[in-house]
Amino acid sequence: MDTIFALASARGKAGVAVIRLSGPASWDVVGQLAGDLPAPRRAALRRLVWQDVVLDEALVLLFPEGGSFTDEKVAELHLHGSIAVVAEVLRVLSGMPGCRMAHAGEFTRRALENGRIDLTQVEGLADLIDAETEAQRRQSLRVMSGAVRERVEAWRRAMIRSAALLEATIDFADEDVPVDVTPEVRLLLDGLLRDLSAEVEGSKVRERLRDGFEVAILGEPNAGKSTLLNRLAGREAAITSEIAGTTRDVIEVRMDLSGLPVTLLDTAGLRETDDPVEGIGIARALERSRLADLRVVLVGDAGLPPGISLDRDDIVVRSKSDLGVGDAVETGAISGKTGQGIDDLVERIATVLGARVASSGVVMHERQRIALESAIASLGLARNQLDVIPARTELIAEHIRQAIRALELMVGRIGVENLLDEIFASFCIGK
Ligand SMILES: Nc1nc2c(c(=O)[nH]1)N(C=O)[C@@H](CNc1ccc(C(=O)N[C@@H](CCC(=O)O)C(=O)O)cc1)CN2
Ligand SMILES: Nc1nc2c(ncn2[C@@H]2O[C@H](COP(=O)(O)OP(=O)(O)OP(=O)(O)O)[C@@H](O)[C@H]2O)c(=O)[nH]1
Ligand SMILES: [Mg+2]
Repeated sequence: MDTIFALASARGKAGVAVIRLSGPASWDVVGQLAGDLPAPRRAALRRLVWQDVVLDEALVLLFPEGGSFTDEKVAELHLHGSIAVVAEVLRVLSGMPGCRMAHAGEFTRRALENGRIDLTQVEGLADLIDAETEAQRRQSLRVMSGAVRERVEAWRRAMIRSAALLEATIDFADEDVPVDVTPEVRLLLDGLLRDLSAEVEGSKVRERLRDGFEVAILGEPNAGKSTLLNRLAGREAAITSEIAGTTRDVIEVRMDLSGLPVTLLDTAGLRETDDPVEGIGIARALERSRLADLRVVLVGDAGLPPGISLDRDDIVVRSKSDLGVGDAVETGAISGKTGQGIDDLVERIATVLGARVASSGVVMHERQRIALESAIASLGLARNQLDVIPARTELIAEHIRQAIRALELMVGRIGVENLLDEIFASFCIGK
């Protein structure tokens, strides 16, 4: 087994840089630079010297085999975060026998192959590293810590029990087993179908936590859509002007909205038009807002813009509240110009979207959801067969085994190799 090493912290100038080594030679190699090694899990300051040249004054930290992130012997060098120090230490390590630079995701791959984490945790870890908002951090941390793994393990146990109950009756078919196992199997399958379906249902929304929710701003020309977008984005992302029909293309701004990842869409003002270019813009506005997760519809005195019929979750707000219409400020009215009502609007958007994510579910990956759907399909077939008389026990058990295989694929117990390259391609080196 090669000993691998890589810069674990971000590239470039920094306070501290961490180089991590994993594999059988990792401690020896560090010993050659540091001289006397500290006790495992005890950071110690050492002068790193190679061929009589001091490389750096660094902290050395060792993890024993069986008690590290990868499960292998691990050594870490916490160096001064200098580009030159890191480059020189990496160069020296490359010359050490049995040592080579790690590939992207290779530390995590070893953790997976050594059974410290499963495939869902690998995906959770990748999501955690990619997390930019609070909701993403929370959700991916749960997955990384094994929330999906634990659930899948419980489901798998229930499936194995169902299959085992049925198989017992197959084995003893000619002995006329006195107990009828179908009631218990029926109960187990119904519970599983309910739980797995609930998980799939919630996962579609949670997948949005990864790519972001799309929120489209709609309204008539000059309603103040682009001004609102700029206000929410905190920068002049879109051109605004008093000319009706300024915005033509859909303008996308990605932002952190109360902890949720949101892509705001500014769109062309909706109206009847003879201008073909404006017409294309309006068609795009309608198309993108149809696919969006949520619509914020700006209205003026004239009411709803043409071509819009309201949906349950639409957020309708009067714009340009600073201009006043005589009476006191309407609740929910906003002004992109003065900022009035903007915090409330953000709150409303976050509440609507947050409510969709809030469920006890954990799955947030398309790959995991597809595995669950496949397990549900197999369980459904098993469940239907259970009501057929005479019961075709072997067929039912086979459907259940199929569902078990789907779960095993999901957590990477089987069929993992072809998936790994794809998954680790998105990892950084050193992770
Ligand atoms: N310096 C440093 N910080 C880091 C990491 C790292 O590799 N190095 N991690 C890398 O991702 C994360 C922590 N992940 C880790 C996971 C397990 C073990 C570990 O040694 N586990 C042992 C002992 C647990 C214990 O102390 O009780 C074990 O589980 O047996 C270490 C780090 C985040 N911070
Ligand atoms: N007083 C006031 N003026 C506003 C407000 N929001 C926008 N405006 C003005 O209204 C005009 C139109 O604003 P835009 O944000 O470009 O409107 P839009 O909805 O994007 O318009 P189109 O892109 O043409 O569809 C500009 O002159 C803005 O300065 C507001 O809240 N209060
Ligand atoms: Mg505009």
